[in-house]
Amino acid sequence: MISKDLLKLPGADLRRSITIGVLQAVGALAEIFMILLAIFGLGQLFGLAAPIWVAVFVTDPLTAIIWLLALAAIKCLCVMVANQTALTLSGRMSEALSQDLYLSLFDPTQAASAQGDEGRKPNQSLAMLSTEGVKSVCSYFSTFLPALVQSLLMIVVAALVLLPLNWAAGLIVILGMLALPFAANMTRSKEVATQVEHMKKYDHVGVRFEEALRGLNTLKIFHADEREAQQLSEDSEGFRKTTMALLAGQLRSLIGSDGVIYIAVILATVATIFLQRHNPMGMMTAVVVAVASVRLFTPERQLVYLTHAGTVAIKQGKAIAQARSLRTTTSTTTASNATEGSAAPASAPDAVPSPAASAAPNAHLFSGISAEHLSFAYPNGFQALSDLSFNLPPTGHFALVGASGSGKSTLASLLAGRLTPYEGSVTVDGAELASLPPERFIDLETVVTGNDHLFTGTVRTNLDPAGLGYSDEALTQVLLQTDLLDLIAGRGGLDSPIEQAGANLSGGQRQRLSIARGLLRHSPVYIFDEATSAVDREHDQTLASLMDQLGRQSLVITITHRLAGVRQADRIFMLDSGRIVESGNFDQLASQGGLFAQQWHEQDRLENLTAEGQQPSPSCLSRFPRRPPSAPHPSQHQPPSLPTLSKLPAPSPP
Ligand SMILES: Nc1ncnc2c1ncn2[C@@H]1O[C@H](COP(=O)(O)OP(=O)(O)OP(=O)(O)O)[C@@H](O)[C@H]1O
Repeated sequence: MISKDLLKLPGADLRRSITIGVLQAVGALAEIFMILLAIFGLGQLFGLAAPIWVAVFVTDPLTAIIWLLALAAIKCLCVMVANQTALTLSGRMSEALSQDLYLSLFDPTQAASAQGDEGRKPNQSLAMLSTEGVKSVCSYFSTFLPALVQSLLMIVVAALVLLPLNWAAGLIVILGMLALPFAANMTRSKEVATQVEHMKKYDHVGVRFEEALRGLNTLKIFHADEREAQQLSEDSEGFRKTTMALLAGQLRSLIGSDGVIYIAVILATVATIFLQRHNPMGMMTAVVVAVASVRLFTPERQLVYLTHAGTVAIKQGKAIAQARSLRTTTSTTTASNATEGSAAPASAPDAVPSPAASAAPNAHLFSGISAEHLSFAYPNGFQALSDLSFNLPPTGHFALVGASGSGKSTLASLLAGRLTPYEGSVTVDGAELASLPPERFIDLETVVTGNDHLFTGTVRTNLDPAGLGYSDEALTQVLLQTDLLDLIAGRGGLDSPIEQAGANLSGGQRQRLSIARGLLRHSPVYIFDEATSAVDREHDQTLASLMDQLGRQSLVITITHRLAGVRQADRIFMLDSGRIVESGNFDQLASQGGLFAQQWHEQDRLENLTAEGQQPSPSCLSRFPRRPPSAPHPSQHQPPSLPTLSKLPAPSPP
């Protein structure tokens, strides 16, 4: 029941768990003394004798009341300190574990590894662990282990309290306490198997439900929703059955342990009555034995109840430990590959930034990003990037543009350390990208995408999800920069609610809030991957100049389809089929007559049409028609005229 793997997890603090258990045991001891004093004190009122070591505390009613109050105060104090310690322990552990799992989620090698249990994608397994898993591991340390410690200490308490009252009763209760785990665990192996089955089904149903919900539109379009609903209801029925089996198992354990408790309490009471039948204190002692024994068994009974949760916690804790070790191994391997292998040359251990730099990334120290003959192919062999060379200085606004599928997001993901292995070399702040640990990317880069998650909570909790405690002034500043201040002020300010996934905001407002959140990080690099795709034109302009401004102190890389948004960018890279085909500032590219110029003129024309109230749909304005892969590069021949809306063929009927 004590797992070494769990003890090594970040935030795990066995000492605190033991402290909680000890405090609870001291509280229980105080409570049992209260029972003793109350019963014998009451007996004395009716002229019944009390043992000499109890009688001194209940010489008169006032003394008895004072002692009872003192014991109640000790009990309350113990409970309060134990609760506070448990809260601190689970808070710290939850933060440390979540952060650690976040690094695993971020780890490209792990995300690309084989499928998890039950066909789950590795990231889905990690996401489950970071919610359910973290919760249950935290309660293992803050509830289960303390209950275990308290149960063990209660044997000592039983010896201290009951043996002096009646040796036989004390012995029976202690034997009962030792026998209880065996009675509760009689069907243990079967129940562990049920537990494991239950967890698998739980994960499976959860993931399937989530997938179905995300893909509901697609399921409907393909008339697959009914079949999926059928499958979900079958899976849910299976889950319900294992849940019932699990509850039945828990009930069996509790019945087994209750049986032992009843037998022990009855035997102890009867033994006291029998052995002290000639003693004037006999009856009162028997009452005390009965009541105190029930209290002595309480922690152990609670432990039986918690055993199931403890089993789950151990399994999930082991999975978390495994995810961590996988990350440690892969990042070490990647780093050594990058140092030794040809795929990622140029990296030497001393090229990795110093810990001081990691702890306090500073735009002035940051030396930029550069790539030499960088190529990347996805695991299925698709060559998404080919032979890219560029040099991005520590500050400036750079834009990646190009048709859909040209490789912009792939390049952004690669620069954010999410895609490996690559060929050629790419250095971030002087160190080969493949050798950088995930933590370093988090320090250096802020990646904001168009569909970043917003949490159920408030504006403040969304801007500061890690609870770093930014000042109201800092939060207000970023809301102002993203043109959200009036809106948020009108809704009640920083503590106004944000519904699930930002449902009470428009798409553009959600994106602006995500950008505001990113701005708070003050990182040396910002990557905005279609971060403003749903933002209206008016705000798009504000954000474009915000990014230009941000580029004066950081390295800003924006990926966008809307070329008007990068007019002031220091350099624009035009990608086509994974290659940089044009680069320069806006005016240079627009006057070059190449692919960029073509797309700019087309967009400009469509935007003007819309501005004049003519037909083309707004969605069309932000998307380029994609050049067929077989078509030659536009720089090699006269630019073909791109199809306008009126020239596009009408969609054929299904
Ligand atoms: N996981 C993957 N496995 C295989 N191929 C992929 C994968 N992800 C993307 N691709 C392919 O890589 C190419 C580049 O994709 P990428 O997402 O980088 O394009 P993009 O320029 O960002 O497109 P968009 O503007 O539509 O977002 C595309 O042809 C895409 O189909």
